[in-house]
Order: sequence, then C-alpha cells, then structure tokens
Amino acid sequence: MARTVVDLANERKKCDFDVEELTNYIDGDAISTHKRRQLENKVLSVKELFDVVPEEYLSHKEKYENAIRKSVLLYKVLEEIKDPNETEMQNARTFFRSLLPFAIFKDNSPFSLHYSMFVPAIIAQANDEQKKYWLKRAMNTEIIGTYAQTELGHGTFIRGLETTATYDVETEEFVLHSPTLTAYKWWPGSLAHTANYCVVMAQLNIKGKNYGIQPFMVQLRDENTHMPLSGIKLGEIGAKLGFNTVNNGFLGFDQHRIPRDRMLMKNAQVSKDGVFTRKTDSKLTYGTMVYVRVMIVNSMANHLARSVTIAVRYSAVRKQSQINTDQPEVQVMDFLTQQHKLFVAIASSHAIRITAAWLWDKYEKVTKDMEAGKSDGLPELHALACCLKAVSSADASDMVITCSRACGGHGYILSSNLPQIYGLIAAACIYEGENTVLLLQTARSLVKAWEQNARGEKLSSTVSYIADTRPFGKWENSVEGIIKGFERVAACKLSAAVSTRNKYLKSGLSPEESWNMTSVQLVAVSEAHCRALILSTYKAEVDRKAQHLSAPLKRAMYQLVELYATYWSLQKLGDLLLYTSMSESDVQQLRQNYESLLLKIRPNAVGLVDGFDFRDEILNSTLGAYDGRVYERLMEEALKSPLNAEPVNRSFHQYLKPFMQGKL
Ligand SMILES: CCCCCCCCCCCCCCCCCCCCCC(=O)SCCNC(=O)CCNC(=O)[C@H](O)C(C)(C)COP(=O)(O)OP(=O)(O)OC[C@H]1O[C@@H](n2cnc3c(N)ncnc32)[C@H](O)[C@@H]1OP(=O)(O)O
Ligand SMILES: Cc1cc2nc3c(=O)[nH]c(=O)nc-3n(C[C@H](O)[C@H](O)[C@H](O)COP(=O)(O)OP(=O)(O)OC[C@H]3O[C@@H](n4cnc5c(N)ncnc54)[C@H](O)[C@@H]3O)c2cc1C
Repeated sequence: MARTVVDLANERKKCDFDVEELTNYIDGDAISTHKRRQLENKVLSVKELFDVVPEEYLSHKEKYENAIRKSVLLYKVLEEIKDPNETEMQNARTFFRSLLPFAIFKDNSPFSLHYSMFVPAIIAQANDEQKKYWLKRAMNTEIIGTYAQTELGHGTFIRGLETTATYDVETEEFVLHSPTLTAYKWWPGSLAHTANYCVVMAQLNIKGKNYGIQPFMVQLRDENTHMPLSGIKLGEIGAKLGFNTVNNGFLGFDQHRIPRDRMLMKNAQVSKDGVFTRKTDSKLTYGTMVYVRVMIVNSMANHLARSVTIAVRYSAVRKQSQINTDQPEVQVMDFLTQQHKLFVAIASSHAIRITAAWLWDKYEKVTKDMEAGKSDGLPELHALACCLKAVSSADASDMVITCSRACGGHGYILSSNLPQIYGLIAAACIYEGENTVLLLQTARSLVKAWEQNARGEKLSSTVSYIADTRPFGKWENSVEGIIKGFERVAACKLSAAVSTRNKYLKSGLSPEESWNMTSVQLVAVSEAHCRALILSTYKAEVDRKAQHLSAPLKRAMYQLVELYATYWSLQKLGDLLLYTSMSESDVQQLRQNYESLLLKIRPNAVGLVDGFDFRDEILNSTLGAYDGRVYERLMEEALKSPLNAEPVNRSFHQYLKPFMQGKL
C-alpha cells in the first residue's frame, strides 16, 4: 500500500470523536445526512456528467457548450430522481443545499443564475397572478432566465442605472431603451447565449416623471429559434478569472416594446392609464439582493470547507523536511506554522456556516412578517446580510489562498482545484454588492443605532452592546471575555467614527462629504461589529446544541470555537490593547493558549475535515481525495494534458529546430 495511503489511514485512527456524529451535526441530523447521501449516490453514478477531458484543456467555446450539455443532463437526472412528495421548489432547494454542482462543474453552471436570481426575483417581485404564470414556466425550465441589473457604467450605484422603461399610455406598453454605451447591461450570468428571458432593472418613466428603478420581465430570444428579438443586442463579456462557464453577457435595448403586465408588480404598480402606485417600502425592490446575500454567506462556508479539506488531507500525506535532524522527515502538518495556517480555516467554516443558518432564520422571519405587511425588521436584516456577506467572502478568500499556498507548488496546479475555488470565492467579494460598499451600508445602520441610543431609544439585540457605557473591567482570557472585548472594540470604533464625522460636519462639510471623509473608519467599525457578531453567534449556537453532542465531539467543537476567538483576538491585538484592559501578560497567555489549542486539534485534524463528508467528486481535487493517493493522481491528471498525447510537438519542426540550428 502506498505510504501516503497508510499515513492518512493512521491519521484517522488518532481522531478521538465519532466522525459520523460530526457529519450529522453539520447536516442537522442523521436523516438529513442519509437523504443527502442518497441524492449524491444517484447523481454521481451518472458517468456522462463527468468530463473525460478536464475542463481546463477545453477552449472557451467548448467549455460553455460542455457546461450546457452537463446542465441539461443534470436537470434530467434530477427530474427522474426527485421526491414526488415534495414541491418543485423543495426539490430544487434540497439539491442546491448539496454541493453536487461542484462535482460536475469545476467552475459553475450556466443555469446557476436561473436558480439563484431569476426564480428568487420572480418570487420577490411578481404579484400573485404573475408569479403563478412565470414561476411555473421557470420551474419547468420552459424558459431560462437571469437577472440583469448591473450596467457597463454602474454596478454599485443602482440609482444611477441608465436603462429606461418609458410607459406609452397609448399602446399600454413599456419602451425599453439603452440611451448610451454605458447603459448596456453587463455581467449577468447566462445572459449571453443561455437565457431567453430576463428580469431587467430599469428606470421607470411615466409622462416625463421618473419613478426609480423597477423590475421588468423581458423576453430576450425567440422561444423556438433562440434568435435575439428585434431591438435587443446580446453578447458575451469575455474570459474572466473564474465563472467562465457561467456565460456572463451584455444586453442593449433599442426602443424595445413590452406589454404593461411585464412589469413585476408585487411592490409597485402602473395602471393602464399610467398611474404609479407603491403599496410597500420602496427598498423591497432591492429584495432579491438581500436574499442572495444571505445565500452567499452559506456558500462561502462550503467553499472554505472544501478548500481546507483538500489542504489538511494533503498536509497529512506530504512529508518534507525534518523537525529533529536525527529523525525522518515529518508530515508538513506537524509544523506549527502549518497548523496555524489551516486550523483556523476549519473553525471559520463552522463559524460562517452556523452564522449563515442563524441569518437564514432571521431572513425567513422578516419575510413572513413582510407578507403580513410588517417591514420593520428589514433594515436590521439588510445591515446583517451586508456585513456578513462582506466579511465571510473576504475571510474565505484570504483563507483559500492560504490553503493553496499551504500545499506548496501542488496547490498552484489546477488539478488541485484550489485555484478554481479561489476564483469562485473572489467573485463573491464583488458580486451582489462590492464588499466595501456593503460594509458602508452596515456602518450606516450602526451610526443610526448610535444616535438612537443617544436619544435613549431601545436598540435591537444585535447592536445592544453599544449601550453599555460601563468601564470595561478586568480582561478575561476566555471566549466570553474575547466576545466582550470585540463588542467593546466595535462600540469604541463607532464612537470615534461618529465624533470624527461630527467634527467634519462642524467644520462646514456637508453630511455626505463628512461621511466620505470618515469612511475608512466606518468600514473598520462595520468589520469590528461583524466580527463580534460572528463570534457571539458561533459560541451561542454551539452552546445551544451542545447538550445533544457526545463528550468527545463537544470538546472538539469547543476547541474550534476557542481557537477561532483566540486567533481573531491575536489578529486584532492593536484594537484590543487600545480599547480594553488587556495587558501584555494577557497577550502572552493568549498566545500560549492558541499554541496549545493547535496541538490539541492536531490529532483530530483529518477527522474534522472528514466530518464535512465531501465525496471525492465534490472536492474534485488531486490533493484532497479520501484515500491520500496524491502523487498517483497528480501524475494521472498530468498525463491528461493534450501536450502529452505525442512525444514530439509539431512546434519543434516548425520553430524550435530551425531556431536551434540557426536557420530561422
Ligand atoms: C438542474 C440544473 C442545475 C444547474 C446547476 C446550477 C448550479 C447552481 C449553483 C448555485 C450556487 C449558488 C452560487 C451563487 C451564484 C451567484 C451568482 C452571482 C450572482 C451575482 C448577481 C449580482 O451581482 S446582481 C447585482 C447586485 N448588485 C448589487 O448588489 C449592487 C449593490 N448596490 C446596492 O445594493 C445599492 O446601490 C446600495 C449600495 C445599497 C445603495 O442604494 P441606495 O443608494 O438606493 O441606498 P442608500 O445608500 O441611499 O440607502 C437608502 C436606504 O435604503 C436602505 N437599503 C439599501 N439597500 C437595501 C436593501 N437591499 N434592503 C433594505 N434596505 C436597503 C439603506 O439601509 C438606507 O436606509 P436608511 O435611509 O433608513 O438609512
Ligand atoms: C462573477 C460576477 C458575476 C456577476 N453577476 C451579475 C449578475 O448576474 N447580474 C448583475 O446584475 N450583476 C452581476 N455582477 C455585477 C456585480 O454585481 C457588480 O460588479 C458589483 O455590484 C460591483 O459593481 P461595479 O462593478 O460597478 O463596481 P464599482 O462600484 O465600480 O466599484 C469600483 C470601486 O469603487 C468603490 N466604490 C463604488 N461606490 C462606492 C461608494 N459609494 N463608497 C465607497 N466606495 C465605492 C468600490 O468599493 C470599488 O473599490 C457580477 C459580477 C461578477 C464579478
């Protein structure tokens, strides 16, 4: 048996908790684990879903065509195996909760926008009658759609979008138009060659008056020929760092007419005679974005878990260098620096997943309240979704790079899958609101909370800590103590930012200019708030379920919570030393705790990543497979390079030989 296989098997013997129990804990319960595995077994047994030639060796066009082939086949397979007792929507949700798409696409499916944005946009923006019609067509995939908001000239500043939808009272139609090059829609996934329908966000104009941006259901292509309809220009935006099979496109309108009932009218309506009414909060038009931001947090936890599984398993089989010169080379995971790079990523993926589930519960509650006409929970939900999307994607992005570097040269090779996972995570730092911009949205609500508190008003539970003006007291080197410390840091940073802004206001700057001048501080406030929030939610949610865990698993989970809290307190020492009573000896103690936690977690490391229960197909990596046959897989994949199909490449005869013989 290969040495690496034995090494990984030995690692599994060291683990002191039941890995299956951890998997059930992550899935929610044993029944959910069983259901997920059943689905995976069925889908992953369809051999045609997998590439013979690795995706990276295909041309741009072939990659797209292959991704469409696999998406259609996957849809058919899912139709065959779906649970007849569940609705289309429930079946779709079960599937998207699994990570099956990443077994089939190293990148992403060109159908992903249909499910992640088009369908949610119909649900959030269409009235009951429209929903009945469009949702049925979308769920049957009679039509394939996307969500077109961003333009060549504007992505962040939605109020600046230039696409117009002008109501023509005579014909009872909207005329869609792109008045400039910068008004072209730019970026939407599936838009280029896949979607035939699209939810378009455009400035509504009626009788010369602007009513802000509104959603419109627009047919882009003929349902039979797939040719773009007249007045519609479509194309693809070109190759990118990642998302190359997602078919991101551009879209321009030349006075394109659509019937009045194509405006999605759940939140605002235009009558036949051109009267605009809005039943609800104008920010509900932004509702699809809130939903997707909530979903992104969970997807960051999943991508990070995949990355760290690959890096930990590899670190257990990779032997390089010695610790004691008189002893053999060690597994690289025995280096404390390696443990420092990797274990926090395991903890972070739990912290983010748990916080994402907590955020989802909040989302469901606020959505239910809004159905009943109560939208007072929306501002807090928006603030939470913004900072959590930003911090989770930024942390996952930093940590996947660390995981990749932790695999040395092999982490740079595409067959490790780490570069592609990085491509997916890096995109999430930008899409659905660029991270800085989202942190500033959260800062806006924190400054409001500060002012509310100053007026003696009650604060919501997630910001109530800013009302605590008591002296900090003695620093405690415990998870609770660190949470208190982070809350104090966030409150003090907020206080400092508010006084900076007030100084600018007093000096005569406008509120907007003062805000801009304070914005570096405000972004830091938002991040600090988010770190306090993740820490306290992570701890509280582990506490809430701890009584159901066996003693060894409970211990392992608390070690991760403690590691996570300690890691971040050491990362943010400057803030803690500035705003709390932490002393130099507390720091020394924290460092010692941190190092001893690394050593305690070390024997469980492989068990911890096994607990994520990713099938090899879902990891899609030469370095991360369950059996540890890393070197064999690297060679097998290298041999798939088209350059290895012949011993001498034709460029030798054409260029090299004449060049080397001085004949060129
Ligand atoms: C079967 C086959 C299977 C196939 C397999 C399929 C496999 C599938 C695999 C699936 C895997 C899934 C993977 C995911 C894929 C993802 C794809 C990528 C998706 C990416 C999509 C996008 O990328 S799509 C574009 C998103 N583009 C933005 O994200 C713009 C950001 N820009 C703003 O969002 C606004 O521009 C910005 C800044 C708020 C200012 O907006 P603004 O100027 O109007 O607002 P102000 O700042 O003035 O704020 C005024 C007041 O509104 C309040 N407020 C603002 N927003 C609010 C809101 N949303 N809700 C409530 N309240 C809100 C605010 O808090 C203020 O409240 P107050 O006044 O009380 O303080
Ligand atoms: C892979 C991918 C998929 C996408 N899919 C879709 C899709 O399906 N549909 C869709 O409509 N869009 C999509 N987008 C577009 C995406 O939503 C936008 O790119 C994103 O919202 C950022 O907008 P922008 O590109 O205009 O950046 P910009 O706003 O131009 O950002 C540039 C810089 O300006 C800064 N900045 C801008 N405004 C402010 C401000 N107010 N305060 C401080 N700093 C500011 C930003 O922080 C950033 O550093 C996608 C993007 C990517 C990368």
